Parts: sequence; structure tokens; C-alpha cells
Amino acid sequence: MTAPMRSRLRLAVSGGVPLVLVLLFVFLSVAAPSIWGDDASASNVAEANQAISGAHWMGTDDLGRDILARTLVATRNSLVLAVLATIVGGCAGIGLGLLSAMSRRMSRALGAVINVLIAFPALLLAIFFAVLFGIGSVGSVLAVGASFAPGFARITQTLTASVVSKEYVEASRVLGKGPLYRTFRHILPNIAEPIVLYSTIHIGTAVLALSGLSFLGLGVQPPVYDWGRLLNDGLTRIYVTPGVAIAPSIAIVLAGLTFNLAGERLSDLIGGRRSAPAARRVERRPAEPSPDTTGDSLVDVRHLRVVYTSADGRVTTPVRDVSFALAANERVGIVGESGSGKSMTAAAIAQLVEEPGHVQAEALRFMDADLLAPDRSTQHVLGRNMAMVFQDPGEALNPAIKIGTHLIEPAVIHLRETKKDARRKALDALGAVALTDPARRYEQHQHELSGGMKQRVGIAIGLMGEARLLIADEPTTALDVTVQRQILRLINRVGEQTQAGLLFISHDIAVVSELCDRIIVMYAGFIVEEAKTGDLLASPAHPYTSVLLAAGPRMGMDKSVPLVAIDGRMPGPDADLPGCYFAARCPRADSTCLSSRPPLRVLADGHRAACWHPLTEPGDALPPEGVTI
Ligand SMILES: Nc1ncnc2c1ncn2[C@@H]1O[C@H](COP(=O)(O)OP(=O)(O)OP(=O)(O)O)[C@@H](O)[C@H]1O
Repeated sequence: MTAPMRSRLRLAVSGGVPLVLVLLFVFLSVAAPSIWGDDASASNVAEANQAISGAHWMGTDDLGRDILARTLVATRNSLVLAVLATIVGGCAGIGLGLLSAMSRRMSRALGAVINVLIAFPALLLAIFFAVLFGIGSVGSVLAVGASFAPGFARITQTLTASVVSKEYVEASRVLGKGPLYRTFRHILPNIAEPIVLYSTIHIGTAVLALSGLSFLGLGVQPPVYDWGRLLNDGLTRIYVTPGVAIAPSIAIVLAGLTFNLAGERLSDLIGGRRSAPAARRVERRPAEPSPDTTGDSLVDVRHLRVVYTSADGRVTTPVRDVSFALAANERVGIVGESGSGKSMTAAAIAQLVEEPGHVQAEALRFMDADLLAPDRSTQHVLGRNMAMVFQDPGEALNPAIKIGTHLIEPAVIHLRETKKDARRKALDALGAVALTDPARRYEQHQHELSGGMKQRVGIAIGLMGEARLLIADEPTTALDVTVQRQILRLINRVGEQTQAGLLFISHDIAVVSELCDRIIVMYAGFIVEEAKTGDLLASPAHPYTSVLLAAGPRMGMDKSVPLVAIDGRMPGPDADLPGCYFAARCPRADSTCLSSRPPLRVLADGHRAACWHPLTEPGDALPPEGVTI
């Protein structure tokens, strides 16, 4: 046999045979009682206890009923009960597993409970529950269902964990949607497929478990019968007329194998095709002298800290001290190297810091909402007035939902617009972000769009509410260079049209300086410098800012000289230093810098820096090109 033939045969055996057998079992469940019902139930004492013969291929039972006919008729009971048990186990387990989407604490508690339940062998659990729920069909279905629930709960919890941190789920939090909405809108549609496959496999397991219970006398009771019951009836005659045991045994094994293989094959097929607010802790800290943030700003952040406490008590502080204000229609950029706390600062403003994260501040306000004491109206203010554009446009869109549905949500939920009006607005928004054929895009899903198109959709979603603030967290990092420029131009245009404020986060100071009126430089969870864009570029005061500027290419620089690199590493969020966190890498540092932390001081109007030895002369500003400090 040639290799292609062998592979075709393998495919036929692994895929075709289970499918044919599933169809056969479905056919028998529907038709067998009508075709063989009379033979299965008609007693004929004269033919009782017959061995295998031409007239009775599997013999007869002690009332002379044909065993083969009874086995075929029992298909309906066996499979219907197995499907019901799988549904019971699925509903209970999936419901339990989805609770993990409510909060991290719930997820941890649930994980511990599931671990304990899963440690018990399923059949033992089924026997225990059968005794608890009562002997009979209903009891056995509930028992087998209950014994399946921990398995379903585990897979649901695992799948939920993979979806719950996606950006589109976080975006729905910003929209003010509760855990139930998130669960049914975003989580369930995205985990449904593997769960359906898992259920198919479990029908086979349910057949085996229910047959086991009936065989032990705990399941289906006469006159009703399933395969396990037939096996139980024939047990005493198994050595005399083995047909009484062979027929139901073959049926049980075949059904178990069929549904297992069918589930696995389905899973392979789908896998192959594919390969082509939680409880938030906020705390108001005692008032300290605050920097020059104003009370009527769009965003007002004073002495913000974000603290994480791990289960073993380890404390990390990704945001150590951040204070700034953003006025209406102002564009502020936050720059800093990876891990400096830029995204976490934005997350605290958008109320996206989850347990075990802990937000502390002297003040944290967005418009007139006090984000330290959030209530339902806070979520409404955020959902209506704050739009977010995330780094990975694919992650920000739910793959199970049409682009149009993503777009109309903010308008329907927060502006109480009709779906028809929202659709019209959505088509306008898709046009405004220069997507061709908006009506077609509206009906598409995210996988049908390119990265740049997805990011345009993300921005269009921001246009659907009445956004007063657009937070863009590295919106161009995942895109290629040509598309990056288009998206930056688009954000610029959208900002001008909507007059919304912009908080733009990037590690690229050049990009930020093109878009923003003011720049905040972050280092190790602190603001180290803040100034109007022109001032910061012309005369950076903090040595770190000056290195950041020197590390990027500039117009007119000598291309043969390598860019400035910076030695050493930024202290992590678990570091606890008494002095300046940049001191270990700073050429100007002295003993004061190592022992005492510099406050964020006003150097000139609107220019603040946290440094004991700021670069005050323009000549101080940049280290020579090619120098490593
Ligand atoms: N859920 C979390 N639990 C604990 N620490 C976290 C968590 N999320 C992020 N961090 C830590 O917080 C620090 C700051 O992260 P953040 O994402 O704000 O940095 P960033 O400046 O935006 O960096 P990047 O440019 O890489 O996104 C990092 O050290 C990160 O490891």
C-alpha cells in the first residue's frame, strides 16, 4: 500500500468511522424501539434462556425475550441518559468554573475546591452521589452529572483564565459592564468551542459510568432498561449463554469509544483549521503637600501608588509616586523604559487594576468622578467619557463578536441610543478613521482585518461615546512602521475633531513629542521629570531624560556615531531604596543621591524634575553622542 493510500485510510478510520458510528447510534436511538420494540418486550417462556442461535443471534433472556433486540432498543435509554448526565455535569461545572471570572480571590478559592473534588475517582463520586440522589434513572443521571462537574469546572476555569485578561474584557470594564455581562458577552462565546468538544468526549464516559451504575443495581430500574441493566440481568448466566453479556458489553464499549473518538477527531479538525470589575482595592492616603495639580482638571492624580501583595506576602510597587494633572483637551505623553509603570498608571486611572493590586492615592479623579470611591455612576462616567486604545489591536477585539457590535456598545449602553442610530453613527465612525467600505467592515470579525485596520476600529470605538479623554497605551508598537505613522496621524486628527484630552503612553520619546503638549518621564514607578514638550526637548533637567533623548535618533546627527546606550538595569518593582532610583546608573550621582530621595521640584513654570543635581545649563543637557553612561 502506498503512503498516500495509507494516510487516506488512517484519516478514514480516525475521522469517518466514528462519524458513521455516531450516526448509527443516533439512528438506533430514534428507530430501534419502533423496529425491534415488540421482539424486545414480547415474553415467550417456551424460548427462555436460549443460547446463541440462528433465530436469536445473542440468545434469549429468562422470559424468552430476544437479547439482541433488547440491546438495540436499550440504545435510546443508554444514550439519552448519557447526554442528560453530560448536560447536568456541564451546566453545574461550567457555572462553577465561570465564577472564577468574578474576581481573582474567587478564582483562587474555586481552584482549591476543584483540586479537592478532582482528586476523587469519578466512579466513586458517582456511586456516592447515586446513593445520595436515590436509586433509579433520575438519581443516576444526577449522580454521574455531579461526578463530571469538577472536570467541567476545571476546564472552564482554565479557559476563562486565558480570556479574562484579554484587553476586550478590560475594555468592557471601562464601559462599566458587570461580571455577568462580561461572562456572557465575552468569556462564554470564546470558550464555548473547546467545552462542546469536551462534552462530546464525555458522552462516551457517561455511557460507561451510567452502565456501571445500572450494572451495580444503582441505576435504571426494571421495567426500564439500559445496557448496564441488561448486563446485570445476564450476569448469572454469563458462563451458560454468554450472548446475554456479549451484546450489551459490545454496545457499551462501542458507544464509549465512538463518542471519545468523535470528540477527539472533532477537536483535531477544529485545531487544524485554527492553526491555518473585579473587586478593586483603593485607598485614600493621608494628605501630603501636593504638587501643582489643579482641582478642575480632566484628570487629577496625586501621589498615586500601585502595590501588589503576592500570596506569600511579597510586596511589589510598580507605581511608587505619581502626581500630575491633565486639563481638558490637553495632550500628555508618558514615556519611560519598559517596566517603569506607565501602563499601570493608566490602568489605575481607568479602574483596571485588579486584585491583588491595590491603588493608593491622595487624590485620583476623572472629571467629577472620585476614582477612590467608585460607585455605579463612576463606571458610567468612565464608560461614557473615557476611551482606550490598546497596544495589541487584535487582543482588544472579541473574536466572537462582529466589529459593528463592538462599535455600537458604547452608544447603546451609555448614550441610550437606539441600535439603528448607533449603527448609523458607527458607519460614520468607521468612515472617519478612513476604513474603506464601512458597511462591510461593520459585518466583519476581527480576524478578517489587518493589524492597522483593527487599530483604526479601536479608535473608531473611542469615537462612539462622547470621549473627553482618550488613553492610548503604546497603540503603534504592534504595527509595522508605515502603518504606525498613519495611526499616529489618525489619533492626532481624532483629537482635533473631538477636542478630547489625550494620555499617550510610549517608550518612544520622539513619537510622544510629535503628538503631545506635555511630556511626563517615568522611571521605576516615579515621575522623574515633567515639562512642556518644547522645554523638555530643549533643556531636559533629569539625567535620565537626557539619556532617553540621546538614545533616539535626531535630525542632523552624525549617522556614523552609535546612539547612546545606558548601562545597568532599572530597579524592579520589588526594590526598596532610600535614595534616587536612578542613582546607580547616573554619572552625576553622589552620596546624597544614594541616601536621600529627591522630591519632584518645580524648576521653572510647568517644568518639574526629581533630581538633586539637575542639568540646568543647555550645554549640560545631552551626553555626547556615542557615549555610554
Ligand atoms: N499583575 C501584576 N502583578 C504584579 N506586578 C505587575 C503586574 N502587572 C505588571 N506588573 C509589574 O509592574 C511593573 C510596571 O508595569 P507596566 O506595565 O506599568 O510598565 P510599562 O512602563 O508600561 O512597561 P511596558 O512599556 O513594557 O508596557 C512591571 O515591573 C511589571 O512587571
